[in-house]
Amino acid sequence: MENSQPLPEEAVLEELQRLRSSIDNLDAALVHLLAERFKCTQEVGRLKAEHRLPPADPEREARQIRRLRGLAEESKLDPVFAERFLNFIIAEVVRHHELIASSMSESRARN
Ligand SMILES: C=C(O[C@@H]1C=C(C(=O)O)C=C[C@H]1O)C(=O)O
Repeated sequence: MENSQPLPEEAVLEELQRLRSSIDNLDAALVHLLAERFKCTQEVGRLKAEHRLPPADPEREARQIRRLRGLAEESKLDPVFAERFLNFIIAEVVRHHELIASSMSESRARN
């Protein structure tokens, strides 16, 4: 900021430490949230494979992306970033679902 006095170095470091400690907590929460999401999507993958449903559901993906873009806008988060982030996660989920489906069809073929 142009008109503000420079902070003494110790205070700057304390402020940096305070902010980084919150970032650490938020990053931990993100990892825990992602782990829970992947637990659910693995179950969805098994359910789909058991019932021979396709690994990806593009309509559901489009609805989720629309919904997340809206939530991002309300929260002042860049909706383009939110969409890219969700697409990145969904691609990994679909890859897992394809692996589950192929291992289930191999085990069906063996039995
Ligand atoms: C989890 C699902 O499987 C896939 C992954 C999705 C996701 O990660 O949100 C959404 C749709 C599907 O392509 C699902 O069908 O609900």
